[in-house]
Amino acid sequence: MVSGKDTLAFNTEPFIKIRKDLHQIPELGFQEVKTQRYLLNYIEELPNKDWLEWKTWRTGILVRLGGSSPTRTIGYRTDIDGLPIEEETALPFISEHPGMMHACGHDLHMSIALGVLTYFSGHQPKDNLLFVFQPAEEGPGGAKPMLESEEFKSWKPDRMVALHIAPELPVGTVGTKTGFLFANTSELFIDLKGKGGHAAYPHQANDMVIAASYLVTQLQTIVSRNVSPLDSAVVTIGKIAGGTKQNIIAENARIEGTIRTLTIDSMHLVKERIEGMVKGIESSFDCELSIDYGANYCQVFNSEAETSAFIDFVKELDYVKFFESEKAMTGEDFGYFLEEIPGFMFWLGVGSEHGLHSSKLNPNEDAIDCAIRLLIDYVKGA
Ligand SMILES: CC(=O)N[C@@H](CCC[C@H](N)C(=O)O)C(=O)O
Repeated sequence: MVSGKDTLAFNTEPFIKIRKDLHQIPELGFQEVKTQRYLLNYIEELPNKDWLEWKTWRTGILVRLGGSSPTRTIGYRTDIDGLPIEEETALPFISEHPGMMHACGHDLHMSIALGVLTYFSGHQPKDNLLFVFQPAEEGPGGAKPMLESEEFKSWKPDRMVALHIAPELPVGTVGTKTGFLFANTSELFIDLKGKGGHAAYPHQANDMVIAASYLVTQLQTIVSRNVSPLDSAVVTIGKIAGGTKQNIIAENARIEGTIRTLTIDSMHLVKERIEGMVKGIESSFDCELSIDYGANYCQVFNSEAETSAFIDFVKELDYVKFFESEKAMTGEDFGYFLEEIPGFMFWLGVGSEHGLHSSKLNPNEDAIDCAIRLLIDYVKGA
């Protein structure tokens, strides 16, 4: 058994305060200017600059720690963006940015990364470490362009690790699995254009509120009637907007959603069916529709050897309990890192009554200490 509490006299308290600070300044993808500045201010103050170097990439940051006798580079990725959600917690450190919130735990992900980085900036690791502060995970997707950048390629690691908070798991627990962890995803935006008019003259207009309503209903049949019952997919419409006033027939409407599938073939099937339905709505309502698939993420597929070794390692710890995870229809552009580099993502229990993307998400900050110790011990033993 390995006891992080016994073996590590490392104070993780400062990272609670850092999490609170970061929680107050959520920013959307590729707009993480204050967040990047906050992180850089911290990184610039770290000791031992002789084995520490960093560079920025757009609104992200790459920090490299040179090892004492390196044979490889271990990469650890945190996402840094927030969501367009009006926070509804009553926390004293509530978001200062109206309409934006760290409702997916990226504030915790960042503070954990800084904790591990701080430890190893004072205790030179054997292998090189790369800390990846990646923008725009929630969209439009920062992982793919970052992977393709010269900044990343010149420091490309041999292994990649990331975590994601899990509100439904208690603090002190960690879950993952080998192979498929998260789904293939595609955003979905459909714009409808018809003919507006006076509410009292419907025969002279093409009402896009009605057309959008039919389309939303039809889309629900894709999973129930087109995807094999032995496969799985999700088509969620999270937003619908249309019209201007209660007594004006709507000329425009917009539907926004997301598609999740277990395979790329099912993603193609779902998109084909959406395109068929869109054509049907155009002819039955005499209007014009356009589809934009926005950001598409590949599945998160944990490599066998690295994930199994991590699971064995976690099972030996006396301060963390391991859970075998189920597949999830969550999306994560970390999947792009794992397409090129072996590694894994794992869930970190944060015991919140409210889930991911909820305006009331309130993770238990004790999970920060647990994750920092776990990752330090993992790197030391890897
Ligand atoms: C962990 C998590 O919640 N990730 C997001 C990723 C969003 C991808 C993209 N914007 C989409 O909606 O398809 C998720 O919603 O699963």
